[in-house]
Amino acid sequence: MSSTSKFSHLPLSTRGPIECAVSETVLLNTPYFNRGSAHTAEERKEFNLTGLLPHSVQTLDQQVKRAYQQYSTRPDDLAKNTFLTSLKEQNAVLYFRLLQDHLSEMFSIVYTPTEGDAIQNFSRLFRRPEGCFLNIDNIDRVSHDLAQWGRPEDIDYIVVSDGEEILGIGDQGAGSILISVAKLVLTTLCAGIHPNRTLPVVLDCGTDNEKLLNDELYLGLRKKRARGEKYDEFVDEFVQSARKLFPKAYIHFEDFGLKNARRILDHYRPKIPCFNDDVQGTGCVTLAAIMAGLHVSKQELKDVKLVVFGAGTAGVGIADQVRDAIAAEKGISKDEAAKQIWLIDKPGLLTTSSDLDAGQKPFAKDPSDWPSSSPSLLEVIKQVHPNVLIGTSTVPGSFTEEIIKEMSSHTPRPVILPLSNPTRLHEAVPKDILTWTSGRALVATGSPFDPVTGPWGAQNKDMTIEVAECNNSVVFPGIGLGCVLSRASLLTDKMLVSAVRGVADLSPALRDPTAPLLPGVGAVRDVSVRVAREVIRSAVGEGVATERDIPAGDDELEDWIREQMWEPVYRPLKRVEPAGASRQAKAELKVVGSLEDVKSKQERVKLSK
Ligand SMILES: NC(=O)C1=CN([C@@H]2O[C@H](COP(=O)(O)OP(=O)(O)OC[C@H]3O[C@@H](n4cnc5c(N)ncnc54)[C@H](O)[C@@H]3O)[C@@H](O)[C@H]2O)C=CC1
Ligand SMILES: CC(=O)C(=O)O
Ligand SMILES: [Mg+2]
Repeated sequence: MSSTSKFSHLPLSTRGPIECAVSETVLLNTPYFNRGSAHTAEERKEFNLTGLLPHSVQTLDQQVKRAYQQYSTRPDDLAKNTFLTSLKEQNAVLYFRLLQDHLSEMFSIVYTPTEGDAIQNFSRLFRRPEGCFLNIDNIDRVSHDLAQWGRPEDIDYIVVSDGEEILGIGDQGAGSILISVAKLVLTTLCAGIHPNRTLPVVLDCGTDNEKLLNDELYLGLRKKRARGEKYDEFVDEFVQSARKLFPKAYIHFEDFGLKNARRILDHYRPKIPCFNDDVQGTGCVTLAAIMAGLHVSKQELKDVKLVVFGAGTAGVGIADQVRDAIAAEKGISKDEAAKQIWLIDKPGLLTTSSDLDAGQKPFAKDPSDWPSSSPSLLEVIKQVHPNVLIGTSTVPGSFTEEIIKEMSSHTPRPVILPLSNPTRLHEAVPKDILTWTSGRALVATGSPFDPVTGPWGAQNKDMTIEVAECNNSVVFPGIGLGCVLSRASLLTDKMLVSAVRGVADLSPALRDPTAPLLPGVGAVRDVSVRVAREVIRSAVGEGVATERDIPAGDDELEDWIREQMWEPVYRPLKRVEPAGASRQAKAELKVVGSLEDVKSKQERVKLSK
């Protein structure tokens, strides 16, 4: 990576020397600066590290090799996850470089499904805190506690969870900090969001998880989950404080409960740059997968008949995105387009006589069109003949052989997307779906699966089908990157549509009908650049990009994006005086305390105004 740039003005510098105000053991204990055995002879003298490190100076590649050997000796996935967490606490560059070099192997270890196990075991595995723990009993401390994380220009990207609906594993209380951490790891890995300019947050509102409440080692607030006015006040105090303290930061909401996710999104969306991954990220990536599937099956979006099983946060988010796309394509109203989408939840098909949330209402069907009062998934499939079926129910095995065969008897290439995470909760596994449909189904899943081989080629020859992972991780890092780099004041519907286009254009299935519906893990950075490019273009068009000097041409814009993506390489360390950095931080934040000192030790990335 060259340290010079063709751009005279790069808002976010990710190149050149890093200013470092600490030395000796403090430096070695600061993951962002520590390079361990890779500190050069000059750095060892300059930062007083001689005597603290063994003699030999090694390269990052050698360190990656050693770390990979250590990782490989860990007996199971959770132990591997714990090893990686510990590495992250020691050396951030080495951690991200190890992940980058072994991306397809390690993606599922730092994300779903293994991260789900780490979250469930948070209070048992806990060794060192990471991220910001805010507590509903200390609302008056929210601003103070957030302020410890940096100066106004220090934070670009915040992921916040209230812990109520983590992946498909429900209420995880304070352990949900790890979903915020994991999503931020992906923003760095997939989209080069600067890891030192991110902030994971958990809003600890208590928990309704009895197992946690009865566990003496549980680390969160030991009381029932707060709801109602106090909850809203807490969320608002967080949002207002974050906006005030870090006015450039983009706020990503993750895994909020069904009753709150959409409500909170609808409230803040018109005012601040924010995003709900489960609603919008899932909607975008799933629409891209559907578009790729329809391309292969030679059908059009305007003719889609979509059944969504599990009408919660993700299910309704997907329905919204697909409905809007149908409406735009056909030039019809959203209400009209919603007639092509059927939502099913616990009681069966959602009808106007069901007890519905605001988000579900637009999709409710007339009960008089149905022979039974609450039609089941099978009955709906029999009557509707959908060509797309989505699972966001957390009910494993709910896509039975009978259901899949019924669906595939009415459509030659059914698009079937069991999206519930983690892996054990999938509505059906790809091998079964492909077997029941003789290889005709176009499948993508929420968590990763190995390729499936079966007699589905010409003359029943064995054929291996790679199944795409349809997870919001394909799209949220690029959307975030686009918003951060354009300093978007809002994330509009059109920007989301552009993000879908960015992913859909890169679908391998567009070029090869036997290929996966979505780009794979190996292409993540290219996907993020494309998505960011589309989002930035759209932000400019919508008049919400506040960054000036955004290049006009596609290629130039992509170069501009790439140059601002952080990469795990050792950049030269430049010694600066600790006192100045500390005073400046104190003056700007008016806080004292150990965390502020930690922040002042960290890299100060140049941001022009
Ligand atoms: N692949 C991806 O990118 C994403 C996957 N997900 C997964 O989707 C699943 C749902 O997540 P959320 O929507 O956030 O949760 P949620 O709790 O908001 O929604 C789940 C819905 O399924 C319904 N449900 C439960 N049992 C049912 C049954 N027997 N029949 C019909 N419906 C039933 C619930 O009533 C609820 O409305 C989780 O497993 C989550 O991990 C969520 C977001 C993104
Ligand atoms: C992928 C994701 O966001 C979820 O399962 O909740
Ligand atoms: Mg989620």
